[in-house]
Amino acid sequence: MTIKHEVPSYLTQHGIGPWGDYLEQIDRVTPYLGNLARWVETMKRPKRILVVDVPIERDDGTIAHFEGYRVQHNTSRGPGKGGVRFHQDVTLSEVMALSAWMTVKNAAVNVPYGGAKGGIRVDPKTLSQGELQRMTRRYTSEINIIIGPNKDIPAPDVNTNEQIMAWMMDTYSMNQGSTASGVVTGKPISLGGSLGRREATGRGVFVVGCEAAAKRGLNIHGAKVAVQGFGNVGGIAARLFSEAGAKVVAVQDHISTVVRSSGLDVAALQAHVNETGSVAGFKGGEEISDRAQFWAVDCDILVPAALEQQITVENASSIRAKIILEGANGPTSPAADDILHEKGVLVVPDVIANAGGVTVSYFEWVQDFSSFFWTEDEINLRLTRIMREAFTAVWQLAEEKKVSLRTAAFIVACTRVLQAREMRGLYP
Ligand SMILES: NC(=O)C1=CN([C@@H]2O[C@H](COP(=O)(O)OP(=O)(O)OC[C@H]3O[C@@H](n4cnc5c(N)ncnc54)[C@H](OP(=O)(O)O)[C@@H]3O)[C@@H](O)[C@H]2O)C=CC1
Ligand SMILES: O=C(O)CCC(=O)C(=O)O
Repeated sequence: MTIKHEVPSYLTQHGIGPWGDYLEQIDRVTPYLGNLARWVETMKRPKRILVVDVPIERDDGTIAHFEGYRVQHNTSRGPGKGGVRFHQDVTLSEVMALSAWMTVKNAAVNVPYGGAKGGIRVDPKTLSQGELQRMTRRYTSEINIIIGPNKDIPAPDVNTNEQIMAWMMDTYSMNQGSTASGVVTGKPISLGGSLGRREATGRGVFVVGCEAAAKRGLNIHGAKVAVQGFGNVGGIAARLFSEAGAKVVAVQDHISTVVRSSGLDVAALQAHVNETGSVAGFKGGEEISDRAQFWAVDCDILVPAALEQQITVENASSIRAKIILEGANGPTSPAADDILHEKGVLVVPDVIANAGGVTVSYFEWVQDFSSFFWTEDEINLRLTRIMREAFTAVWQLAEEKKVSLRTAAFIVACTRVLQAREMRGLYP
């Protein structure tokens, strides 16, 4: 039996990267928070950080150790809420940042949650199904003490899905001694999942995309759309834009980039990805070898829906889109954001653009508590209404204060969080 030793990443990577981007944004909005600015230290400090060792026995009998995290950034407005990510580049710094993003996002769309996020530093593609299940269950047991339907409710994120949520719900329930369907969202429908949750994030991206296009006088029918990431968020967003008559002219995943100026057949591309695991080798478009060229593709709407830190000072100037819809969390670095602003590109920030997922997670949680389930039409109508209202409120504030949509979204959200904190009388 071999034991794998690794230097815990939080010892080497704490405090850099996306966490720094988040802090920079908080500093930018502080002047707009009036009397509440005295509470802003709250937003700069995650409330609770749990780092866990996740050992599993591999199929060949060896033992592997993975580093897992759950960070509860803020719980002033309700229980922690946010997804769990399985990825080889996950670090504590990243999960801290993503948990803070959840605090802001949940407040921006006014769902009654604080912010949280989790992750395991692992490439799940290297695990068998059995190993994946053992790792998920061990991770859930390790974070069991801080999660719960009224404490902190995980959900899917990168490389996690309904099956992972089912294992998490089952493990938590076994530890509690009773079935607790409300402990996670994004579950299979048969276990109390919600209709429309799988599509919700991509649908939200599409809804705010239509709102933004209307503001810019752009017709969705015939608009050229480029999408980075063809997973849950990017795949659904691409499908909905295509069904609305837009031309999806470029799609990139972590292996390849396919382009077609007259528009890719998104359904055929999805079938190809389902079969092969990647857009690589898709015959209905041209593969381009220089990945960086994706950013310079001729398009009206760009949807980064993969990972953070994708739009940087290196590629921001080459972007030709009029509108960017941030499907991913934190895809744009602050310096790149400034370049886009200078160029007049309308950036709909992640905390609004991709909030459809957590909105339907909220619907799922409510349905689980009441054991009464809504139709897909009811869910999509409510989702559309919340997304439009959030977009409009942020748009109006941006106009009034003459700031970007991102800054406006942070002002709306931080004000809600800090007011809740003040009313509760929590002192630093
Ligand atoms: N799922 C949800 O409900 C929500 C997700 N988000 C955010 O959306 C983003 C995507 O999440 P989700 O769709 O769930 O994740 P998935 O795991 O379903 O899909 C991720 C996609 O991104 C691609 N990708 C990964 N790395 C790169 C890279 N370096 N360059 C290009 N493409 C890459 C993957 O390609 P490949 O398959 O080749 O690895 C895959 O197509 C994340 O930032 C997530 O935090 C935000 C709100 C909710
Ligand atoms: O559905 C949820 O609870 C959270 C989804 C998520 O992780 C996100 O919005 O980034």
